[in-house]
Amino acid sequence: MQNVYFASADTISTTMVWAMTALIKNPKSMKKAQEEIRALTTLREKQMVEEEDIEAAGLPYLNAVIKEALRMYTTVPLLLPRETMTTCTIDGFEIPAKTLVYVNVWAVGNDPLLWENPEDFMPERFLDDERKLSIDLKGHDFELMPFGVGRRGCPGITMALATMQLVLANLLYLFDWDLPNGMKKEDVDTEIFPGMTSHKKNPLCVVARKMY
Ligand code: HEM
Repeated sequence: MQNVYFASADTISTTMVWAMTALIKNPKSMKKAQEEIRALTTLREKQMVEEEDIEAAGLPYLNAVIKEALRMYTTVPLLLPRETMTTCTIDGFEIPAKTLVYVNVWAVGNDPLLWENPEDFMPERFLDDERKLSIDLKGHDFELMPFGVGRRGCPGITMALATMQLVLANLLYLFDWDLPNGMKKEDVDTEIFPGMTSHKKNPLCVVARKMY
């Protein structure tokens, strides 16, 4: 039970810190995500965004923000180790049977052969490109596997995505976000504290201004 708790709370909160970091560093994306949510007609008379609002609207831009944050910062950069059952050849490399294999999903998600300008935060890449539009994070598309693949893939994906949508939607709906003490967006670092989960090394300090 404790393992499931850590697998969920740590990964979800870390991904949300990366998403907010990316949005603070990319004010145009922040504005677009806020406009999408604030335009929801179902929110009139309401204090907060609820799951049913997200379900009705779909919020494609917010979903693209979450995908792009998971691609760029890849909360769990290495999948659980696998062991090869038989000898196999990948890209000309022979891998003997019973070898422990680690898949680096961060490297795949940031590979310039697969992604145009992978170092840029561009949620639009999931909306404008026909091929990338269909990427669903469930492990069917090998260029983006933040939740892993196959029978050992993350069992918490549905809860993770629903939680992140709801929390981020509320943060973006209810508040405008600034940097403190004249800090510039370029000064916000993206240093990683390495581990099974890639945490942001230095805390993200932002100033919230309540909108409603
Ligand atoms: C943004 C949030 C999350 C991310 C990025 C994430 C990512 C991952 C990844 C990459 C794996 C390894 C998959 C593989 O090797 O193929 C994994 C496994 C796992 N995740 Fe998640 N996860 C998240 C949220 C959650 C949540 C919310 C739960 C539970 C409620 C959860 C429970 C687990 C468990 C129990 C495993 C181990 C599965 C096994 O050993 O077969 N995760 N997760």
